Amino acid sequence: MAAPARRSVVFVTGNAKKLEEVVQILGDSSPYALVARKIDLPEYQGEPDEISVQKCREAARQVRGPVIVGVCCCAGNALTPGPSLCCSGLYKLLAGFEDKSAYALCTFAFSTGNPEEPVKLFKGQTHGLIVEPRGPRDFGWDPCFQPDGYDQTYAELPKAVKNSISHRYRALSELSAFFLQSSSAEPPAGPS
Ligand SMILES: O=c1[nH]c(=O)c2ncn([C@@H]3O[C@H](COP(=O)(O)OP(=O)(O)OP(=O)(O)O)[C@@H](O)[C@H]3O)c2[nH]1
Ligand SMILES: [Mg+2]
Repeated sequence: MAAPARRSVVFVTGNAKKLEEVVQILGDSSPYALVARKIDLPEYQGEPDEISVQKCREAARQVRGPVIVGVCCCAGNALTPGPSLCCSGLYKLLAGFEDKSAYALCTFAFSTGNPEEPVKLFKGQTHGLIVEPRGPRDFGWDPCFQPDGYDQTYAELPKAVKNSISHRYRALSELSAFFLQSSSAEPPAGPS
């Protein structure tokens, strides 16, 4: 007998690199089939949780069905009280500080598509150091972030290694656990 069709959820992103990693990390293991939709959502300002909720609500409004969005940042501990969104200039920003410790944070936000229902957040964090950029420069701050326990930056590490320790991997593990749990309960409606 054929396996039942998996339910689908739309992953909204304008970032091809992000999508590539999400597909690699989730593989076929998720009970939900991921359907990518390239929409350039507004770059909201604020704390990561706030940004994630706003971005997810806007994505759900446009897609009119179940959606996930991702928000990531890398922040130097010396530069914060709270987490600050950053860019590849982080190394220069931290030049005047002795404390080069940092963290990469990823938040995935899920909406059923029903604006009445709360957006759910799933977070992953990886700790490391901000170093002088090393490795391929094709993904944001990957060349400056060296995860704790490794002597290579995210950019230098083989993809499979980054994807087994990254902030994104950790957040997706939380999301997958939720999907697994909810797939055995009431299914959300598919995208219209
Ligand atoms: O070196 C990196 N390693 C990563 O693992 C990573 N994840 C995100 N980013 C970068 O952080 C900024 C805000 O990201 P962001 O969450 O707003 O995404 P985005 O605007 O690129 O796409 P999206 O909002 O359409 O999904 C963007 O410049 C992303 O390129 C990363 N850089
Ligand atoms: Mg964005």
